[in-house]
Amino acid sequence: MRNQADPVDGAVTVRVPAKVNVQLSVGGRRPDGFHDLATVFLAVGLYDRVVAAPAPELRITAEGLGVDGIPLDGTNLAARAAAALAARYGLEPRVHLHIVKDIPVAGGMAGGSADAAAALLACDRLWGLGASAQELRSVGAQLGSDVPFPLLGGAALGTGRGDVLTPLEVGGSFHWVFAVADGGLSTPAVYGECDRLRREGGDGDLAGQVPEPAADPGLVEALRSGDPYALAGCLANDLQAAAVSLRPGLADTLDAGTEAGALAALVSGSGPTCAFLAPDADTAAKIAATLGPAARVALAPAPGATVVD
Ligand SMILES: C[C@](O)(CO)[C@H](O)COP(=O)(O)OP(=O)(O)OC[C@H]1O[C@@H](n2ccc(N)nc2=O)[C@H](O)[C@@H]1O
Ligand SMILES: Nc1ncnc2c1ncn2[C@@H]1O[C@H](COP(=O)(O)OP(=O)(O)OP(=O)(O)O)[C@@H](O)[C@H]1O
Repeated sequence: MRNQADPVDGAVTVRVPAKVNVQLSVGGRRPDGFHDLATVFLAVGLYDRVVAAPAPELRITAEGLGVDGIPLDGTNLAARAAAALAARYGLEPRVHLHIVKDIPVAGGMAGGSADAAAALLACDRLWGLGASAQELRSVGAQLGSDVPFPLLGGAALGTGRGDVLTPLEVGGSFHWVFAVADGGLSTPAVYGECDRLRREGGDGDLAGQVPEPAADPGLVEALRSGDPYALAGCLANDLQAAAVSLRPGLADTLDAGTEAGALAALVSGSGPTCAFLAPDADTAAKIAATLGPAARVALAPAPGATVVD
């Protein structure tokens, strides 16, 4: 535990979910260094909390899972979110943000982005700004491609850098297991490895060769139906080969979960967390037991960032 906060009158607490990309189709590298995506985000029931309380100046504290891996200065994504929202309204970010982490750090589950999203909502309420959901998402998009989605939750198609969202219908609950790896993977390094593997597999202009990414209609229908067997047949992550190339041990983890009864396995986002879709709660518990103490069970879809008591 680091610098745990004392409870403060008038504080606003926001609970915010992690995500898994059930489809992550990556286009060619753009001149600005980003890649166009067609990704389907699914919010999962692993949550961080961010408590925003009045303070003379911006201050960050944190407790919980993996907090030694996150900065407690102005570079923390939640701090940057508070500063960006304040600047938009001509304010100083006079807030103490206390982050309670349960989402794996640097695990490909958008933990930092979730904290930024939670900070936006919490500061909006603390400062009485009344910003619209669209406005918060737009400030979020300036901070990172993954920041708008945790504000929305549920499931959504992400296009552009992944920040332009279209909500999707989900017709039931899906049982997931997440195998959290020791040590994170850097998102830019994984995208870079994806480019490198593609260059190795072909020649000429990389951007010209990669097809434009598009949503898989079968996957959208599988989500709508709520059928885990249908969804399992559609899971796809273009960054998986790159994550496995950088961390070859992930292949064994993916195999172990599948042998324990998962309908399908994939790397979550840029990894290294591995995600397993189970047919039911009992099988999910069995897969988690097989994978060991670092495995987490979670239901999806989860609601987006929410103010809680
Ligand atoms: C892998 C995913 O988690 C899938 O949702 C996201 O694409 C990553 O989103 P993020 O962590 O919010 O990433 P950002 O902070 O926007 O970008 C960090 C770096 O990741 C790479 N990046 C990110 C998003 C994107 N569409 N193309 C990229 O190439 C770029 O090198 C960029 O400089
Ligand atoms: N509030 C925060 N929580 C977690 N990491 C943060 C935070 N602020 C900054 N970071 C830094 O961001 C980096 C990525 O951490 P994060 O947990 O967001 O990774 P991730 O889940 O792989 O992200 P994504 O899935 O969006 O690519 C880490 O190096 C971490 O130190």
